[in-house]
Amino acid sequence: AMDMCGMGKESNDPEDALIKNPWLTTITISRTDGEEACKGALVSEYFIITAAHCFNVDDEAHLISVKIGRSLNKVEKVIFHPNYNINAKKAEGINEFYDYDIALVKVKSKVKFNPEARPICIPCTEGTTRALRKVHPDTTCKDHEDELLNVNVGIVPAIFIAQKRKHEDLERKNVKIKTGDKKHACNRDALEASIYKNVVKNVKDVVTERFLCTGGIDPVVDDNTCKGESGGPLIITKKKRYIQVAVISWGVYDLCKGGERHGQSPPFARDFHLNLFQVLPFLREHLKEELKFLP
Ligand SMILES: CO[C@H]1CCN(Cc2c(C)cc(C)c3[nH]ccc23)[C@H](CO)C1
Repeated sequence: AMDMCGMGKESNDPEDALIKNPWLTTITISRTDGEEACKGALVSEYFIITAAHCFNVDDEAHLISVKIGRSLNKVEKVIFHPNYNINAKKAEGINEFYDYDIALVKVKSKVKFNPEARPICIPCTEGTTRALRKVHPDTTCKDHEDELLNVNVGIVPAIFIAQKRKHEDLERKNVKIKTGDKKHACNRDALEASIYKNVVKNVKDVVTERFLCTGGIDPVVDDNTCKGESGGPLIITKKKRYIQVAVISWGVYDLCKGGERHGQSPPFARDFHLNLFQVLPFLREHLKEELKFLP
């Protein structure tokens, strides 16, 4: 049925990029000094989840467009998380503070779902309960979090989508979310970031409770994000269904500086993703007309 979230055609043909990832969107902001592009995930007929840092406060809606499937959509408005402020810690010498790095982009006209444009599942919605085939109907949001971000296991496999070259072909990248005792080592590497080195005293000043951490070489060598993947979904797959658990926010090291992926990531290359379970009030408030949220 068209109303099922997190569906994607299983295919190895790179030509099928769009129907394999029908929820992946590209957001383009045209400014006087050039264009900025970010990724986003379609979550309902009007909304895309992306990163707040993709936008400047003075970006006007008419300069933003979103590619969903093959169609270019006009934007009605961008809703920033109220607690997002990249300049919040400038006084402490922290030039970029990514806490609450999430925004909702509302498109002007309702998206007509089709095999190349379909929503991803997000936590604590009935769609995700169905996707997880949770037997008892009174499944709670906590059940989703326990199943998806299992802390006892400590390492949770996840994927994100990277654009190989300029044109369409997309490829899936594999990472492990460090939810257990490897989480601290993962978070600590944030201080290797050029702009945090010698400035940040403790990790928690920049890696807040809102973030999930991936990357590094322990237990296996993870893929790393590039700046251009900002705003894209961090996805957990269950039974061939795709559930977004976080938004790609920032990384310690940009593999694609100036263009395509190149070279080898250093072991301290970690990526930080805005955990959707940490911003549920924001999601409920703005998506309640279109998605049924659980208690
Ligand atoms: C704290 O200092 C760093 C913050 C952000 N980094 C840029 C960046 C952004 C903005 C977003 C995503 C997804 C990135 N993936 C990899 C790098 C990267 C630069 C390092 O390149 C400096």
